[in-house]
This record gives sequence, C-alpha cells and structure tokens, in this order.
Amino acid sequence: MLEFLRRLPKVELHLHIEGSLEPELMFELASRNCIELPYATVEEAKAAYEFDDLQGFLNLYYQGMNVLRTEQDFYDLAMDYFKRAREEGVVHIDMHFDPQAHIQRGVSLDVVMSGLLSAKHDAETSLDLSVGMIMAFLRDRPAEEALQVLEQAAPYWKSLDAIGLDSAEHNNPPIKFQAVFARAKEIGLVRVAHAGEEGPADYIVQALDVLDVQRIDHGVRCLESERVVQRLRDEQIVLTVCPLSNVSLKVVDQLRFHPLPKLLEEGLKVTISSDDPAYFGGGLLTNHIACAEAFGWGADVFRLLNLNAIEEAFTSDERRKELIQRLEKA
Ligand SMILES: Nc1ncnc2[nH]cnc12
Ligand SMILES: [Zn+2]
Repeated sequence: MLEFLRRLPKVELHLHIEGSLEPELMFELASRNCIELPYATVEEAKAAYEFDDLQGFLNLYYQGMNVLRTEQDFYDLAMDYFKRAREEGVVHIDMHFDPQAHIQRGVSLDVVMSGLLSAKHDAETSLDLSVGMIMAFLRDRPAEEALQVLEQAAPYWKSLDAIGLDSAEHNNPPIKFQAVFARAKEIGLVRVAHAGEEGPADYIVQALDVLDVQRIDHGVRCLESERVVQRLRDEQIVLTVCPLSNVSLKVVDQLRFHPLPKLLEEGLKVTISSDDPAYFGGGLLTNHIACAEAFGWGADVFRLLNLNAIEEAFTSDERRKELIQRLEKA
C-alpha cells in the first residue's frame, strides 16, 4: 500500500503556503534577514507545535511567517514545498496565501505575488507540478480591509484562480464578507471558503448561499446537520478535508475517530489535503498513509479521493485529462 500511495498521482486542493514553512527554512530566512526567533533551535521550534485549538495554531503560524520579507523569501518558501511535494508524488496543488498577514507587516503585495508567481512558473515548467492560486482573506480582520486588498490586487486578478476565506472561524461568520465576495464575483473570480472546521454547520450554508462558493474547505461539521449533508450531497460540493490538521487542532480526538469514512458513506465529494504540513506532522503522502492505517482503506478509496480532487482542481482541461489518465494507470 505504501508503494501504491507513493506512486499515486496526488492532488492537493487545500494548502496554505505559509503553513509549509519548515523550521529549517524559518531559521535560514531569519538569519538571512537578521531576525531573532523565539526559538534557539529547530528542535525547540518543533517542540512548540502542540496546539489546543485553531487559535493556538494561528498564533504560531502568524509569528512564523514574520521571517518572509523579500520576493526571494516567498519564492524559496514555495519552491521548498513544491519540491518536497513532488518527491511525495503530488502532481497538482491549489495554494492558499494570506496577503493581509504580510501587508500588515509592511511587506507589499507585489513582493508576495512576484515571489509566489515565479515559483509557480518554475514548478510548472520544470517540476511537472501544476499550481492554482487562491488569495485568501483573514476572517478575523475587517471586511473593509479585505475589500481594499481585493482592489489593490487588480493587476493580479488574471493570475488568481480563486479567492478564499481563512483564519479564526469562531464569531467570524461568512456573512461578514458578503460584500467582498460579491465584488469578487462581479470581477469574475471563483470563490472558496473555510467553513465547518471549528464553526457550526450553519456557516457552511452561509458560505454557499451568501458567498456563493464553489468549494468548502474542511466542512467536517456538516455531519451535525442532516439538511446540510443532504445539500452537499445533492449539489456534489467538494469538501477539502485535512485529516492530520483536524487531529492537531483537536477538531477530532484521534484520527481513527475522524468522520472521513462517514463523509464518504454519505456520498459526499470528499478530497484530502495537508492544510499546513510544516505544523501538522506532514504533507499529502503522510496524510494518505495515516488514513490508510486509521481506516484500512484500499486503493479504490484513494483513487476516488484523488479523482474528486482532479475534477475540481484549478487547472486546464488538458492537464486534467492527463492527470486522470495517470491516476487510472497507477
Ligand atoms: N486550518 C486553518 N484554518 C483556518 N485558517 C487557516 N490558516 C492556515 N491554516 C488554517
Ligand atoms: Zn486551511
């Protein structure tokens, strides 16, 4: 099974590129930019990655990305992950990034975009890896700020595959971003949102009805409402479920109690992703292996999960067809 999972062409729809910052690179960038870290060693940083909940993680996530200052830093961050993902047999990544978390530190949108877009270009031309770009808004910051960033990003609209919504879900319902998402729709941008990770099933409905999103990131709490499950099934809305993330952030107690098998039984269009691999114990292959061990899934389940992801990936129809053929042959 391990060899099968390694060679299976895997597609990741839910990855925060800032959450792929490994402590080793964090130290390298800190040294390059003369920034003092709150950790003495890589081991000390890793030991701090124990979280009680989403907010506990977000505090370290925003602190960690403070080492990202230049275009080269963003390029190195993304290429470092792309190369590792490729070695694990990942063939496509839809990458979230958080411009507000950088702009508020004095790092310009141009610096972020130039670094990430160069890395995407190089991955697509030299690594056999396609990359989608999801510009995410921080739901615990004001909607007006998100709207400003969306307008400021006008030179990059053509380079974006979607906008997203992430960060602290409690008390930050999708409806807060109604105007931002309406403007994105007017511009012609596709929309996705985190919902039902720590927030209630009702936030999933709001994301669909008010933000008109095409996917739900996480969505595991849909199971608390029969009506929401029915809706997701009827409309075959893709859920980007992140098993090891859910364990790390205590959304579930242990992987063997994760609702992934139930979501599949319910006929939902499930995919799996790593979310923030540097913080949650590993990348997409590690998530696959952990699921194989926890749920005893065979090859057919993993083929289905990745077929679901390929069908939804932000890529060309030509690349999609190629990936489906490679999946069938694996
Ligand atoms: N799991 C997650 N949930 C919400 N926002 C995030 N930003 C990075 N990872 C996140
Ligand atoms: Zn996420």
